[in-house]
Amino acid sequence: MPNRYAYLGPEGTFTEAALRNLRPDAPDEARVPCEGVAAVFDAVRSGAVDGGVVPLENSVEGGVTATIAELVNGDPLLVTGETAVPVEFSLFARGGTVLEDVKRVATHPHALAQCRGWLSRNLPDADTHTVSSTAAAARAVSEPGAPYDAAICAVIAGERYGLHALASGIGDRSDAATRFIYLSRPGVLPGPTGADLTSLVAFIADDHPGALIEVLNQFAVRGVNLTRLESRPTGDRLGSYCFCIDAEGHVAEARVGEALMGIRRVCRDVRFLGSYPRSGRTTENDPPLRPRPATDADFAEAEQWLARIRAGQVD
Ligand SMILES: O=C(O)C(=O)Cc1ccccc1
Repeated sequence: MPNRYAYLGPEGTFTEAALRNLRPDAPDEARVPCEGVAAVFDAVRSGAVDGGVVPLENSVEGGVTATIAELVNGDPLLVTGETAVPVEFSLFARGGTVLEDVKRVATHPHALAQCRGWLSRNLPDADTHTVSSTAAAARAVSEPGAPYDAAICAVIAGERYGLHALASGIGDRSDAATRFIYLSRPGVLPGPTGADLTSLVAFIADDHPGALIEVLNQFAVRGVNLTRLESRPTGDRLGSYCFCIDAEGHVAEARVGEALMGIRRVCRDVRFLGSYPRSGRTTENDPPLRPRPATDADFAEAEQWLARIRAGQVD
């Protein structure tokens, strides 16, 4: 049977665009839309599909909570790929609706957060509602007796559900991008390509001064560059955190492997999430960053910055 891939659906989500990037040759029937991020994880875990794609983080809004919660606490899966997709938001409604008629707007929480400026200027009195995806919002608007007047979604979703555009390019940042990850069941890791990322979750052993520095030092002393660091509550109790880390390199490389061993020694637990090719990077056009010593100018700039924030200024 040909491979099948789950994604955050329904048809027309940004996640579907990400899956098309990651598996360009997959036929239409290979793409399996799921309602919600957790359902994508479950479809991969159960073996109903061969892999799945979910949003991980956005350049404006940060981490996608549902995805990170599954990666941190759910039954383990491996991240075996990633892709970044530019996200452009439009406002779509049923034919005949004009902007003044729009009182209830639905979309995904990340889309809502990125269109707040436009909404407050153009629809200050509209109620906003969050649903499982931008395309789920568009589909809901298209249904008879729809509970919403308009959806914030991709053009492809608006068109897919027979809506018409009331406005386009309504995101507060025109250059917003979202990073999506490809999930596989534990098994074989993708081989090193020379431009890879390694993702993990570090659970600090006990709350003590320098606990995070001990973790970060494992990378620093081995010259491994970090590309993402996010603290998340473990869920155990208030004040209990773990750290989600992306580092340049592949676990098959000595310095990355040794950094992971070091972290394993200083942490209560480490969850290895995977090593996978980095989106849009090649060894030729973007060699991995090497640590550089701070210059006198760096020290002077930092001193001036400290003086400014001590004086209550913000950059
Ligand atoms: O709802 C979608 O279309 C998604 O794929 C999730 C999402 C929502 C907003 C920005 C990026 C991804």
